[in-house]
Amino acid sequence: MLSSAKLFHAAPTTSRTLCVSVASLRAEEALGLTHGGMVGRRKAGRGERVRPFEEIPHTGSNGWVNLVRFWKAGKFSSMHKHMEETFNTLGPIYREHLGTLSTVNILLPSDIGELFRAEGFHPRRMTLEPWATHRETRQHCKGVFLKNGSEWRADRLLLNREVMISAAVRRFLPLLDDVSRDFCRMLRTRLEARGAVVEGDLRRMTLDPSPDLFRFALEASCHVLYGERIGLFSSKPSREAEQFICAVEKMLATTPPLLYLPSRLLHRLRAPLWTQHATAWDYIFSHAQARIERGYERLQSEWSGGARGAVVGSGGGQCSGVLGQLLEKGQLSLELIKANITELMAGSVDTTAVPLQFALFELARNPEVQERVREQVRSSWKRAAGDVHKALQGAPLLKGTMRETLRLYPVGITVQRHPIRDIVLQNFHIPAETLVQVCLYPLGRSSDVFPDPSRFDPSRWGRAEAGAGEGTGEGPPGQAGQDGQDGGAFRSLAFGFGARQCVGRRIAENEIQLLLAHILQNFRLSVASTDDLNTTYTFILLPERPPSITFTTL
Ligand code: HEM
Repeated sequence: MLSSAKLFHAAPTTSRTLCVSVASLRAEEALGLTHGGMVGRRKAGRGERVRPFEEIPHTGSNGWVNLVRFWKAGKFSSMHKHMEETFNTLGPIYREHLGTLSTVNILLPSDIGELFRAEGFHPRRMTLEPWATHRETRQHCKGVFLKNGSEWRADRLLLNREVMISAAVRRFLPLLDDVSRDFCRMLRTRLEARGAVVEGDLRRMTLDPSPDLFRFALEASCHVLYGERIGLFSSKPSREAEQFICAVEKMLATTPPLLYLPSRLLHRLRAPLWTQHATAWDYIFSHAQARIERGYERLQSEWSGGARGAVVGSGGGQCSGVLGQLLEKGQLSLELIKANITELMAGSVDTTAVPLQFALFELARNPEVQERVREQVRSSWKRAAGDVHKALQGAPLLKGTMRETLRLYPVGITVQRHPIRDIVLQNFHIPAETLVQVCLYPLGRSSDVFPDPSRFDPSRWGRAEAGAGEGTGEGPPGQAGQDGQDGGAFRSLAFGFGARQCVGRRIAENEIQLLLAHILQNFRLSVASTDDLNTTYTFILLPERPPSITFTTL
């Protein structure tokens, strides 16, 4: 048997040889390599040859031609569907060249496990050129999202202490609980005002909850990150908040096309797309900077009044949020604190507001599921007698609801890694440093991975897939769960995996679950139509039109 190491040496791996051999393959020929379904090929067994990288099916070898075709077909907004269709046509691994970007796309858990094992000590994602170019041209420091190597690790370990470890979670849980309760109070007040349909003791109102959910997410983020409530549930909408939300949306919407274009050149040419993107980021930065400076001044005056140490943390006093913790500890420079807090703010609003829309819709169109989750939430909340952590622990269906939502509607449709060593995926040789994308949308909807994938079934995560779902994402950052060894894990990956998984994960998970728990205890949800929601991709996955939900008081 030929060892794969020998084959790796025999296989051409330089990008130049790659271009020549890839160019010699006609796109139509490559597209003809169909596999009829997504059942994974076996790994190379005895006597089997690991096939060279160039033989991986691809969607067309010329990145610029592909990009123009993509653009003309308006496919950026349906990237997730394009990936699903391509897997169905080409099999469980394919290459794609779009403009300046070349990727290998995968979806099977066994391959994801292999990729995870080669991510190294400083895992690297795709570089987000437009975001990085913005920081460089404005001379802002980069936060963890954009950093790599030991600089990333140093910042990341400090942030983990403030937002990922259980002591941090216990600190911010009450803050998220407060905001969730206030959200339901605001909704109840609205239902009690004129405009709601009254049926006996019950009141009913149909509305598009998305603007309220964005406000909820912003209010919650400000509370956790800055230790500050900004009053977004008052009847007078805040112009500053609306502008911040618009800026985040614009920044996200302009990111996907810019990913495939040379950002630095567009910056020099002052291309309109680039200018819109950079202006949106400028607003996000100025919003965060103003709050950070306010928080800094507030803390300084509290410290100068002798309250240092007592102010920060959970010990009964006022909580100054993640910002206060970072300032108090002084291990990150002020510039790095600003960079990281701005990234956390930018990453926090849409990512939680959007899955909440999808979750409300799925609960509303699955009334039996809704009833089961509500029952469990009610009894758990009763048993927990005010202990929010215990209440959440006692309602696994709530977590299952969040996971089901993110399985069907992953916020980010891919997780990417550059493996640090050569690997074999689906019996193809993948050279070190290749950009490999795990495609979450097709993964979540694949019947090879999930039985009856179109069914919204929160209990699936508590049964056979309990262990499998946890995977590396649940363990301490940077460690693989035991179940990660055989490829049985790596199914619940909306937050990524390993040491580089989402740093806001604990905030997001608890925020989503707490709001759902309070909504379920206050309202019955229903929808006029149970038809599937059309989705669109603008760097995150959104409903094409936000669903209208009927809230009925309980
Ligand atoms: C449902 C909500 C969310 C989802 C699905 C999500 C998803 C993700 C994913 C897939 C990654 C890449 C992980 C990887 O490469 O393995 C990521 C990274 C990141 N997320 Fe989130 N996210 C969410 C909420 C948040 C929130 C609330 C924040 C901030 C408070 C946040 C801040 C970040 C940051 C800063 C990173 C970069 C981490 C690093 O590179 O070290 N995210 N997120």
